[in-house]
Amino acid sequence: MSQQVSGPFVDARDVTVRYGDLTAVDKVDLSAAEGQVVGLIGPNGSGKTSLLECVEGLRKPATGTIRVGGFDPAADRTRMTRIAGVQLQQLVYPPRATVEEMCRLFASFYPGPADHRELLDRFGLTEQRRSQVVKLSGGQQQRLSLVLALLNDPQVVFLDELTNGLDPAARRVVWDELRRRNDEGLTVVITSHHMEEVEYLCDRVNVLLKGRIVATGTPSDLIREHAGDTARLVLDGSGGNRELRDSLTALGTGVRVQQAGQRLLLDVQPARRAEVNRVLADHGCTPRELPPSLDDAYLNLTGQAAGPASSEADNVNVS
Ligand SMILES: Nc1ncnc2c1ncn2[C@@H]1O[C@H](COP(=O)(O)OP(=O)(O)OP(=O)(O)O)[C@@H](O)[C@H]1O
Repeated sequence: MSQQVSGPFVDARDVTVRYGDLTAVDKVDLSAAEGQVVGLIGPNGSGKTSLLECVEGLRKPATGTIRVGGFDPAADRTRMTRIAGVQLQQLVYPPRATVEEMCRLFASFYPGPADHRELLDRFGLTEQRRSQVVKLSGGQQQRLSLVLALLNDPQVVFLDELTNGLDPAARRVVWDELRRRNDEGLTVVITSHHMEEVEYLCDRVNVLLKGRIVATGTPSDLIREHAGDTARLVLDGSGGNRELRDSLTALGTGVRVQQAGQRLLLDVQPARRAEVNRVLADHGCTPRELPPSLDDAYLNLTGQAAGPASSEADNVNVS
């Protein structure tokens, strides 16, 4: 049951959230057109959850106007519950409740709920349907929170740290399911610390830093404008080549050499690229060049390490 809305489906303007003296969100705009996937990224404590809670109608902002599907989500809770699915960062379940019981409970809140068995199946939880929720693994609980967020067959979903704790296969299942629903018109607003997830899923991304939006655009826009021109090279199987490592390290400024197990990872400034190429050629090495990523843009915009998504740079020793 889709509803015609003029302007963005999610439209938050000039939102401020204060906790005592702390301004957690400072005059922020956030919007999502119908059928768009919009991401909110930023370091811990940058205000993502506080902003999202306002947009969900769960927290009253100090300033700002918010419309979801054309109405104020805090003022009309009944309508909001019908059109919006909310996945909360932390959900406390009754101690002995089973997966099936939680689904039935949530389904009872809605006039025309989706088939929870089908949702459990899509998210790989059919075998767990009689298990107590508290006995599920963290990743299984996370998947259940997605099932519950989708039980009302929503027009828009707000997903806070969408795939936190999911293994790579489960993450793919969640991505595919969201993409499929988005193709059918679902509007999605997510927060995530996984840059490759944001890059893969989002049409538009907002970068929040200390309660302010510091950049907004498509993932490609952000990468083009903020990823910088440092080349990132990977030398597979060269981690133990001490001579090569020493030659590269000796190049000094503008060349960062890190060892990650059997790999060497190089960050090379444009001015030093020719010399690096020469050293690599002398050693008969062909590097793999990583394309600039949203991770790079995020790091440059926030001056912080991103979450655990920066896979090539895991477990490194810096020379
Ligand atoms: N209920 C609260 N009372 C007081 N301060 C709060 C409250 N909730 C959040 N804060 C503070 O507001 C700021 C923003 O927090 P918020 O949870 O919105 O950030 P976040 O970007 O979602 O962080 P994370 O990535 O860690 O989830 C932080 O400094 C936090 O300590």
